[in-house]
Amino acid sequence: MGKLVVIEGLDGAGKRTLAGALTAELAERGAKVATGAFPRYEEDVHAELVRDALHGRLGDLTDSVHGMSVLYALDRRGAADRIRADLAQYDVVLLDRYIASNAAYGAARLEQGARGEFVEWVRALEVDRFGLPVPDLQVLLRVPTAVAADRAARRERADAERARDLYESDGGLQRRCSAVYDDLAADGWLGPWEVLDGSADVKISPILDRLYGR
Ligand SMILES: Nc1ncnc2c1ncn2[C@@H]1O[C@H](COP(=O)(O)OP(=O)(O)OP(=O)(O)O)[C@@H](O)[C@H]1O
Ligand SMILES: Cc1cn([C@H]2C[C@H](O)[C@@H](COP(=O)(O)O)O2)c(=O)[nH]c1=O
Repeated sequence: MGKLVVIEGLDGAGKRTLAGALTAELAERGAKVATGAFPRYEEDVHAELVRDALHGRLGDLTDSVHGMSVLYALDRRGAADRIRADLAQYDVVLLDRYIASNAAYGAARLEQGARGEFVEWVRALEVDRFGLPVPDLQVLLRVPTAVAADRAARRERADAERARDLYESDGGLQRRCSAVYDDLAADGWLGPWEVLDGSADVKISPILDRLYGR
């Protein structure tokens, strides 16, 4: 049975970059790795709706924190069988964002903390009700919010397809979200977390140590 490893963090933290580096390192060591990212914008209708909503094309839908979170969760529910099949076939299934994104962003939008009602609502919906696999390791790629915002802005300038969305443009939301992530990791929400400093070159050895038990 493979290990489910998920990368979490703010918009622009460098999650996709880290996923690429980790995949290459694991492959170098002979591990079979399956990768994915949520939301699955190109694969799932709920994720497509999320994108439309985040770019202001679905009226007041984004006003509902629970409504948005249900869309993200339904996207994941549609991927659950595939994740389970990949876990049976690969050594590592590496995902860029997973259930904790829903918990952190939703709680931050509602100005709640990691121990608040919303985080538990997400766990009950996605784990108990939808039966999503629980991660073996959640990696929090931690960067100061100013660094994440700067990276997201630079990427926007470089790629016209990557205009910042509603959440990415909200500095207050990103700051609160960062605090919720810190507390989810400190509490070991849903299982073990590894917190990495993403502000400079990211050292992936702590993840390898966790996976290979050193
Ligand atoms: N450690 C790093 N140091 C400097 N720049 C970085 C680092 N990691 C990523 N970047 C740059 O920051 C930008 C955002 O990186 P990336 O796309 O990996 O972030 P992300 O967390 O996946 O973003 P999002 O969640 O918004 O999709 C990219 O331009 C990338 O090249
Ligand atoms: C998976 C997921 C994501 N979010 C938030 C986090 C981001 O601000 C946006 C879109 O994600 P992307 O990585 O920038 O494409 O959505 C969320 O609130 N809940 C989730 O489950």
